[in-house]
Amino acid sequence: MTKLAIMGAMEEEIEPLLAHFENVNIVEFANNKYYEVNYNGLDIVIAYSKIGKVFASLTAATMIEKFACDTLLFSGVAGGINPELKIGDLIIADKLCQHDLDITAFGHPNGYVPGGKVFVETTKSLRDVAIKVANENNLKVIEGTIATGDQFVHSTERKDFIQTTFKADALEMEGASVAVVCDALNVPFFILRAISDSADMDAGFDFDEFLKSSAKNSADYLIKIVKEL
Ligand SMILES: Nc1ncnc2c(CN3C[C@H](CSc4cnccn4)[C@@H](O)C3)c[nH]c12
Repeated sequence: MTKLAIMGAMEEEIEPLLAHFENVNIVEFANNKYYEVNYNGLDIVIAYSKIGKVFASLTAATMIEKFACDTLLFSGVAGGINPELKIGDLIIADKLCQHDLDITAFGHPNGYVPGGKVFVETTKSLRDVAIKVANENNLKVIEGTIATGDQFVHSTERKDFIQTTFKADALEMEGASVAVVCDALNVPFFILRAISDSADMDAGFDFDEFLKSSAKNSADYLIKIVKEL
């Protein structure tokens, strides 16, 4: 029987998800709250990690190791890099990388450390369900590369580095951590983001203005996918 983890990084990213559920049981653990619900016979645990790769790794590992979730879905917002991605648009990660992981001083490529890999691929069967749901609901969604780093990107210089180095389509601060944890623990996972800004000098303003609506775009699509699982 599947037990689903649904994760975000910010409260604003999971609030539109929690709105769909009743009879929520709250479990406090490791300075965080985990919301347990049952939805259409599916046991689900929902949490927001707090911002950044370390918190996201802790929450993903906790949902798998302590709550015994066997599938993990992430919903949230991202900065757009691919010019095709407008604010509010949806992107499904086919692979993720860490743009701020850098031991190039030792001749390694950006995003690589020994024993790791630059890109971690998401689970194709989950992406296939998502694409089917998008087609059935006439939703425009792209599949692409998402770059993760512990910084809010708000300059074309950093954005261009990430695009040039990783050919990334979008960027955020948690996805690649979730990917490394799920890949290591052999748990199918899916990363969905809606664009809130363009990671340029206007990113801070756009983010504040579009966080809520973009988080809802992502959450509404994710709920449709959950119904197909
Ligand atoms: N341009 C960008 N760069 C890096 N990441 C992002 C994201 C995705 N999320 C949103 C949030 C920004 S930091 C934060 C801190 N305090 C308040 C709000 N956001 C962090 O969880 C990563 C959207 N746009 C991004």
